[in-house]
Amino acid sequence: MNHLIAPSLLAANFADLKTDLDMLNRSEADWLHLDIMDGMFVPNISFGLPVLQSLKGKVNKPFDVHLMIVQPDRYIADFKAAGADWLNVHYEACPHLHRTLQTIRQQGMKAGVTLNPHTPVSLLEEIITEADLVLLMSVNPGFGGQSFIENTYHKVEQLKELILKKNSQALIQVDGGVDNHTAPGLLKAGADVLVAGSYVFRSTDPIETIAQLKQLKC
Ligand SMILES: O=C(CO)[C@@H](O)[C@H](O)COP(=O)(O)O
Ligand SMILES: [Co+2]
Repeated sequence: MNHLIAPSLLAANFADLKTDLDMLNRSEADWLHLDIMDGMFVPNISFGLPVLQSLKGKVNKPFDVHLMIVQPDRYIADFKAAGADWLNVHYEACPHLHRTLQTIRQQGMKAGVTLNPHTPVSLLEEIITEADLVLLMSVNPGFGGQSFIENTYHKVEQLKELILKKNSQALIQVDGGVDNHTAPGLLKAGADVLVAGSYVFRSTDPIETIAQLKQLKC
């Protein structure tokens, strides 16, 4: 499958959001990545359900929601109602991950599980067939614009191996510090979906930047 690009709205200009939304609609972006932070699971607060609700219908891309919150189970139905298509929960926030992923699927969304940089891929051995996507964090979650953690290439390779071994259909997504330097190696290692925040929204020509990320060959 061709890889997908998911620009992260966290890096958009919220004082002139319409310009960025128009840009996204005209671009080759595949998904819109939405970072939900609660100030508990991560040391930052971003935006929440009302923002998603108001964006639905304004952006013609599937909503890829990255929940950086404690007790995500409490909000699964709310995020479905707010327009989430893909719902990613953190492994580190889910003591009953199997149930959480099942609930997300039962609600009619695709279920993703996210790993912090310190969490080994091997911990997914018994759950990988229940996930539609695994998101590997290539920075510590909570902020955009951080430096890429090099060990992520190796984690992508390990995850690809696990997915093949278990005959899982899960997509591999990488989030944090993705740009023209890091993206080629990630694709070569087996990544399917690249999230890019600052690299897209801080560029002088975001549409062209997205197009270039799409054109990369692995
Ligand atoms: O989840 C997160 C941060 O916690 C990300 O989705 C960031 O929004 C990515 O930003 P860049 O590293 O691409 O600037
Ligand atoms: Co994210």
